[in-house]
This record gives sequence, structure tokens and C-alpha cells, in this order.
Amino acid sequence: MFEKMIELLKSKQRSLVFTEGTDARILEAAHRLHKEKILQPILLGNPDEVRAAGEKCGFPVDDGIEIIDPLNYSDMEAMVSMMAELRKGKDDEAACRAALRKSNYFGTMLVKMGKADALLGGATYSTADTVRPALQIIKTKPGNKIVSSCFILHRRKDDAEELYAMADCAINLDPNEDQLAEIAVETAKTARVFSIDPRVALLSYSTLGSGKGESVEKMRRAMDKLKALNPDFPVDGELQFDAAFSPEVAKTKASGSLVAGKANTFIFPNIDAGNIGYKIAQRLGGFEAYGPILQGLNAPINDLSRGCNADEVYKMSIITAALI
Ligand SMILES: CC(C)(COP(=O)(O)OP(=O)(O)OC[C@H]1O[C@@H](n2cnc3c(N)ncnc32)[C@H](O)[C@@H]1OP(=O)(O)O)[C@@H](O)C(=O)NCCC(=O)NCCS
Ligand SMILES: CC(=O)OP(=O)(O)O
Repeated sequence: MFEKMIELLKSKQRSLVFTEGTDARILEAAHRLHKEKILQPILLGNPDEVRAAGEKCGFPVDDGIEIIDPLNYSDMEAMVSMMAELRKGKDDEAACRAALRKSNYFGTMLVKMGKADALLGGATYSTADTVRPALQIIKTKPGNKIVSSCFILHRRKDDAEELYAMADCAINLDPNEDQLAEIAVETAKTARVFSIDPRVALLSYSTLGSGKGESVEKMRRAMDKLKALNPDFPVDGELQFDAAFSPEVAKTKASGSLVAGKANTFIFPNIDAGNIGYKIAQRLGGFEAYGPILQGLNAPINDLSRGCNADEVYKMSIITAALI
């Protein structure tokens, strides 16, 4: 799954900023990425502390890996002015200067200034604190109204590979029907990057009218919005997860649906369902979970779960730097 991305990255030698330069999982992933010549890691933090953390966890910071200290950065004045200009009317210069002492804002500005190609954070920062600087500074891509996120779930069973996309499990708390339609379109695009031919289910506790309630209505309205957009992928909803996923259940609950029983791209009604849903697949289902992969953001910046391991950091680094 990662071979093509790795091949591309080896030829590009892109730089990737890690906001948590003293975290053992980050240090292990950075060590591996650098040793395998996949990309150029930039670790943020006090250089002595970053090096000491590297020694302590057994992944010493190699020569050639750049360490940048936000509290001792030669180009800080230019960075402050640029951020103050971008945040005009919202945050003054003093607020920007204070924000840039923190590696989440500092790293985001390194990407904005073109001094780094991409950023990965969230090993210790919460999703909100990782993503907010990007929402404020980087903004949405032209044509997108919101930034959303997607998880790719991957499991090997015997010789077969199972791959699914799930959204939005991390950013938008209670998306409305227009936002759900945008999330579905963006998630179908992300799914294709991972060789998933998207068959999209708009999930609910109801299947095609079997239950009643405001969130059921919302998913039905999202379905209407999506149909009006004439998407280039099959979509159906509202569907319960069993009807969306199981061919047997689909026969009873949604016979005739082009998606029921074979969905591989799942759109949740809200972040509670999405975040809980992907973590159940990960922890009970034995899936590897890559994400949250941000969609609709105007630069390659991604988040990690604080529960991630070093291998997930390594793979999310590859995804982040490859999807430029
Ligand atoms: C993403 C999130 C942090 C934004 O919340 P927030 O910072 O309180 O949001 P605000 O309304 O103050 O907006 C801050 C900025 O982000 C922008 N923004 C907020 N949500 C956005 C979205 N989905 N897409 C694009 N921009 C967005 C706002 O327009 C605003 O920009 P501005 O400062 O230039 O005006 C919030 O939605 C959140 O906490 N999501 C859940 C994160 C989480 O806990 N996930 C579970 C674990 S993965
Ligand atoms: C994506 C996610 O759930 O992040 P965290 O586990 O850090 O809250």
C-alpha cells in the first residue's frame, strides 16, 4: 500500500515538520524515515532536549536531521509579521508572537512560509490544538467550504487486504447536510488515493426510513444534496452499518440498493459516531487506522491520535508528505 508513495518520496526528498520533537514515537519514526532516505524530518524543540530524548529512547538524532527551536529562531520577526498580516483583525502582533512560541503554530507557519513542505503533529497535542493553527493560517483550498478528515482502515486477513474509508471522525462536530455532502465527496477522493473504489454509505440508526428522528432526516437531506451534485461514485443512505456492510442484512433491509451490502466508504452523522466507530474497528477489529487525514486544507498538514505508535507515525508521515 505504501510502496508507490515511498518511491515518489525518495525522488522528491520533501521536508516534514514534527511538532513534538522530544516524543519517543516521533524520534523513532524520524530516525527510520531519514535512514531509509524517504524524506527530511525537521524536529521542533530545544536541541539539547531533543537530542537527550533521542538518546534516551534509543533513536539518537542522526546528523542531517534538522532541529529547530521555536524559542530561538533566526527568522522569527519575519514569521511574526507574516502571521500578524494573515490574522489581521483577529489576532494582533503580540498574540501572534505569543502563539509562535508554541510548536503547533510555529510549525504551521514554517509550512506557510515555504520553509517546510508538510507537517505532522498530534502525538501529544490534542486534535483541536493541532488543527486550529492550520484552520486559522492555512485555510481551506479554493472550492472547499470546510476542512474535514478521513481515516483509512486497513487489515490483512489471510492473503486478502481489507481497506475502508471512514469520515468525519475527527474535525466537524455535527455537520449539516451540505457539510456531509462535501465530506462524502472529499472522502471518496481520499479513498481513491488508497485504491478504494468508493461505494459510499451515509450512516444512521435507520435504514431507508425504518427509524425516525432529526439525525435520520439530516442524513436523508445529505443524500438529496449529494444526488444533486451528481457524484461520480455510488452512494446510498440513510443506512445502518449492518445494512451498508453485510450482503445478508442488505437483502432484508435494503434490497435493490446499489451500495447496501457492499459499502466501503462510511460517512457518519456526527463526530461521536465517527470517532467511536473508527476506534472500535481499530481496537476490537484489529484494523490499522491511518488518520485523521485532513481533507480540503490548502497545505499538507495532518494530525495523529495521541494513542498512536511509532509505526503509525512513520506511515502517517509518508501519507502526509506524499499527498502534496
Ligand atoms: C476543529 C476545531 C478545533 C475548531 O474549533 P475552534 O477552534 O473552537 O473553532 P472556531 O470556531 O473558534 O474557529 C477557529 C478558526 O477555524 C476555522 N474553522 C473552524 N472549523 C473549521 C472547519 N471545519 N473547516 C474550516 N475552517 C474551520 C474558523 O473559520 C476560524 O477561522 P478564523 O479564526 O480565521 O476566523 C473544533 O471543531 C474541534 O474541536 N473539533 C473536534 C476535535 C476533536 O476533539 N476531535 C476528536 C479527536 S480526533
Ligand atoms: C483522532 C483522535 O481520536 O485523536 P486523539 O486520540 O488524540 O483524541
